Amino acid sequence: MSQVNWKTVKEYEDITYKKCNGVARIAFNRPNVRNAFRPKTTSELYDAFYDANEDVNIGVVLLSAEGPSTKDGIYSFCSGGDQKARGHQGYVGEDGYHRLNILEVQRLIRFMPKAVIAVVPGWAVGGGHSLHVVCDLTLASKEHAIFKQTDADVTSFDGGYGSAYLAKMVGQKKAREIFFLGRNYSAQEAYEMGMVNAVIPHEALESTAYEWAQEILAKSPTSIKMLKFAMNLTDDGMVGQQVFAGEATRLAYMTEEAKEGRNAFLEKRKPNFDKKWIP
Ligand SMILES: CC(C)(COP(=O)(O)OP(=O)(O)OC[C@H]1O[C@@H](n2cnc3c(N)ncnc32)[C@H](O)[C@@H]1OP(=O)(O)O)[C@@H](O)C(=O)NCCC(=O)NCCSC(=O)c1cc(O)c2ccccc2c1O
Repeated sequence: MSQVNWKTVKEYEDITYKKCNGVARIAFNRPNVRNAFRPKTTSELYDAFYDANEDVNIGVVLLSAEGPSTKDGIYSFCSGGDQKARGHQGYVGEDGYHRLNILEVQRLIRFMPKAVIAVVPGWAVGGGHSLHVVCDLTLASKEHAIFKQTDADVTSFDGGYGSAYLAKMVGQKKAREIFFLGRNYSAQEAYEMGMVNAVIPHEALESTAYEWAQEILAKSPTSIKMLKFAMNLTDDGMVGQQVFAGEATRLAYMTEEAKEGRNAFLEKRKPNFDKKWIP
């Protein structure tokens, strides 16, 4: 295994953000509240994900969490929206606005042309559960990961990827059980349902995630991107088509035809496409 020499990219209050050899690691850092997110957390997450998205040297992002809690030693991935920051229209940040901006983070994860792996060391609950669902892959701690949906307890329901996409993943009956009953599921149970890719001994969780990332990085970037967008397409409607088709347009730009089309316009002449209608 190559040496993991994480370098901090930027200092934040609610998250940590590091990079090493093509991998970005973004981690929740509020372990004493089970890594609940407040508006500051979601703004920081968005900022870090945007940076990873723009960095051409990054191919895989790990969404992980620091911990355990210094209060009771319990590990968590994320327990969803910070209920102390919840106002009557959303989660209230320092600017006083009520937001549901975790959904913007979800969209960035979903539409970024890179693989995003949820690394779940402990509780994945509510909006934290939805975040693991929207990631491309999930690795979970054998000893400490617990998956749970409390949305119906606190009247804050994710009717998008968190539930409807989950149903595509684990089946309708199981998804309804997860949301309607709000039970705890172990990493092994989550694996058997199809919402976790691998159950990993806790000590090896982070190193395994890094190894999976390196395996992905050895593949063709265009293939990973097109495959992710192709698999997203059917569930994302016209936006899914737009994202996939945008990349098809980019590939078309690279052809001789495209260069001829552009050059002919600039040279004020008719294009000569030297047509080959390849079947
Ligand atoms: C996660 C738990 C099941 C863990 O239980 P445990 O018994 O281990 O720990 P404690 O309950 O004692 O918690 C320790 C400590 O952390 C604080 N804390 C935990 N979670 C949160 C939280 N989400 N917000 C605020 N604080 C939290 C807890 O108060 C304790 O503090 P002390 O000071 O007493 O030490 C259990 O903690 C739990 O059930 N947590 C709540 C889970 C939850 O309901 N989350 C919200 C779901 S809704 C959501 O996340 C959501 C957010 C959005 O922005 C959306 C936007 C758009 C659509 C949908 C959204 C959405 O669904």
